[in-house]
Amino acid sequence: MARRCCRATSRSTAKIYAKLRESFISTIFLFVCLLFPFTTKAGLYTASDQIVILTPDNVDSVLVNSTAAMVVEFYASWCGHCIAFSPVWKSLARDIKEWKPAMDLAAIDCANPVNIPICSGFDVKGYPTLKFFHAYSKADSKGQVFKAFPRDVRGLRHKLIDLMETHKDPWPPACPPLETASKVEIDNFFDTNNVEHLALIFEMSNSYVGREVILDMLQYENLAVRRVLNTEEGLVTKLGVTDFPSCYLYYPIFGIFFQKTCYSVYHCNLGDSVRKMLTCVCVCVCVCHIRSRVYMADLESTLYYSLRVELAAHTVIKGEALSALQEYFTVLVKYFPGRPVVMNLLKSVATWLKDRKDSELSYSSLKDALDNTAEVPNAALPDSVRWVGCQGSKPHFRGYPCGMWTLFHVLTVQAKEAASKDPQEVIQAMRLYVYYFFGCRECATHFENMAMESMSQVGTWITPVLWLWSRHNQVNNRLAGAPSEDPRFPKIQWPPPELCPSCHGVKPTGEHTWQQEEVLAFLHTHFSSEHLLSDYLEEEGQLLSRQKESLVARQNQEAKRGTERRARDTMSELLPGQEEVKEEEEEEEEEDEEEEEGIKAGGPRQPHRKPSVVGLKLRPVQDEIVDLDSFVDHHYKAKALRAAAAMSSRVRTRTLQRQEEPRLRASLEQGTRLGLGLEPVEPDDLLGQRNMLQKRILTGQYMGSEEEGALEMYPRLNKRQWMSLLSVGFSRLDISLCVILYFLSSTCLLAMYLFFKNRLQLRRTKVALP
Ligand SMILES: Cc1cc2nc3c(=O)[nH]c(=O)nc-3n(C[C@H](O)[C@H](O)[C@H](O)COP(=O)(O)OP(=O)(O)OC[C@H]3O[C@@H](n4cnc5c(N)ncnc54)[C@H](O)[C@@H]3O)c2cc1C
Repeated sequence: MARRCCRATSRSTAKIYAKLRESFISTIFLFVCLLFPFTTKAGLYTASDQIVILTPDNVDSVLVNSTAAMVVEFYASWCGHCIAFSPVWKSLARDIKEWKPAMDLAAIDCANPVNIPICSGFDVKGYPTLKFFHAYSKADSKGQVFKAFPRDVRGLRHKLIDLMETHKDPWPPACPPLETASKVEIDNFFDTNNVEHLALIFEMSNSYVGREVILDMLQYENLAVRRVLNTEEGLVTKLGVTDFPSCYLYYPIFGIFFQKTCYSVYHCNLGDSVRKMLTCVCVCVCVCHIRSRVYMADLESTLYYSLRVELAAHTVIKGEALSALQEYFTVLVKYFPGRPVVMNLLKSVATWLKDRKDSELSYSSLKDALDNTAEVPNAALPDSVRWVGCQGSKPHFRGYPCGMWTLFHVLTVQAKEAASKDPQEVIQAMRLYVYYFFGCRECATHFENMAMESMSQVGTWITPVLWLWSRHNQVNNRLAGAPSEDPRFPKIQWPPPELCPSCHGVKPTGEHTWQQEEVLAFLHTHFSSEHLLSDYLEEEGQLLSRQKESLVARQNQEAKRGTERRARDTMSELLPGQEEVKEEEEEEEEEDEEEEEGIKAGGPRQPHRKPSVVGLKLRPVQDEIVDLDSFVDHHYKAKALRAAAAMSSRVRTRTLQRQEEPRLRASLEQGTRLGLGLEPVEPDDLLGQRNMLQKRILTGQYMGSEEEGALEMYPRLNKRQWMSLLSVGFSRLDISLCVILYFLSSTCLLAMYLFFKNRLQLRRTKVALP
């Protein structure tokens, strides 16, 4: 009895033990299953560190025959010195990320058993070991060891430059020339190089700044940077260079100049490191230089805006306003240095305007002429704006008024060159246009006052070119510091000494004076047709084909409307008493037509193409080259580069989500201001609002650069989040993976349970056997 009881107790203990063991094993298994993805170690570096992590799979493809030089850190993840050095290696990788086309950093964990053959293959005996591999290294190359390497970013950067300079001929194409340039080379630079801009860094022989800036600027394909030593007397004397290091832009037409005013407004902070400041200077002098040129794209955009948007506000034009319009077209046809396709259209409209007998002109009939409904061959106007030299740092700065000034400066210069008999012809046309049509009414009043004051002197005391120049400077003077001033383009007395040094003089009393003859000569060059740049223009063929498409669409719509109207007429004949309904429908139709015309005429819903950021061209993005420093981020970065910079890990995106909310709210407030019907909302609704904003833009309900800007601020939120927990957003993919993992672990648990149960039963059966 006692033995049976004892056996029963031991059996139940065994049962409990087996159960505990089962659940313990399955819990461990579950934990391993769940935590496995998070416990795999990647050594001291991750992919987000801008460091290539070497493995047996990629080591050959990364190091052998690479177009960029590679610097590899061989380390062991348990080694204290390696752990201490890893933050420096990461900072260096971030610091020189723009050098990637020429040089890249890599790392390999030699403590990882799978990597041991690689490390021993490269004769690595201690950790950390740094090795330099030249571009196009052979498969048997063991790399060049850094002996006693510096442990700070600056020292390492200099070491890397020294090693890069040991490249033997042929010099790798991805690496820019790092040697110093001579005067002869600079003088002939544009004959042998296909770039648009050349910046020169003047420095002492022991300085690394020039080479660092050259490598930092690698991402811009239309800008070259060369270093010139202080001992290069020819260049140093020619420019009167006194500061070393300093940056100069080479400008083939006006020689070399130093745009101090320009880079000071770009906030190139002297508090930054010299290298960063010079990089900033290089970028901004180039951008300023681009913005100080005259582009045909700006002139065409001005025509588009003036003819299709500004005039569209005048439903009927009559009397003196009509004469003003005719004058405007007359000077455009005579002096606008446009492309044949644009000139053909201007001529056809001007002739049509002249030949008309009516005393009134409706904008819709002018619009027909601008749309070329008469189908004059090879004639079209641009159908959108693209500001280049007139592009502001924000959408509401510059643009049209800048284009208007530029257009009339060009026209006065062209009239002079065409030896116009009437000196006031162009400026009178401008005065009348501004008086009757210029949208800024206060500007028109001010301009009219100026004209009344001094325009009578034009042709006797002053030439029209100089009159317009001096009045423009008067306006600049009045507007300096006004809220409408673009901080990046301060209202200065123009041209500044950097653009025309000889235009400025000093009176014996020490006061500034304009050298008017020099100014006149400068204006004639600056606004001459030969000096106009045709970059960023839409091709003539595209202009013509788009015009044709819109004409066909318009004809189809008119035909459809005609059919509908006829059908309605027939119905009303058959069903008398429908007159009221018919009238209402006709009214609606007219409203629709007007609305459509308004839109086509460039009304508020006109889908302007967003002016692209013009200036320096970025090289195509490679891997994860991210942008330079924040000071140039806003203006010069390609979207792709910004996207690469934003390519952060999912976890980072989630933690940033809270920080995004105020920005998202700002964009929605912008949407509210634009009358998009977006109300300020609670954070949870922000995403929905943002989607609504996006939907409205996609469906063409609204398309404006401001709204696009608002949308662009949130590229990451384009990815929809499905649910959120503790402010962390989870996508559908996250949830699905979780469910799959849960299902798999439960299946494993069940399988193990059944397995142990069977085993236990078998054992019990064995024990039960005699
Ligand atoms: C007729 C007219 C009257 C205006 N009146 C007013 C006003 O009363 N109040 C107001 O707030 N805004 C007024 N504006 C708008 C204002 O003058 C600027 O056009 C606007 O602020 C944009 O400035 P911006 O920086 O692009 O340079 P803008 O002054 O528009 O100049 C455009 C470009 O012309 C060149 N330039 C500058 N100065 C001269 C010069 N003296 N001679 C030749 N070229 C030059 C430069 O390359 C400059 O980038 C007026 C515009 C026009 C066309």
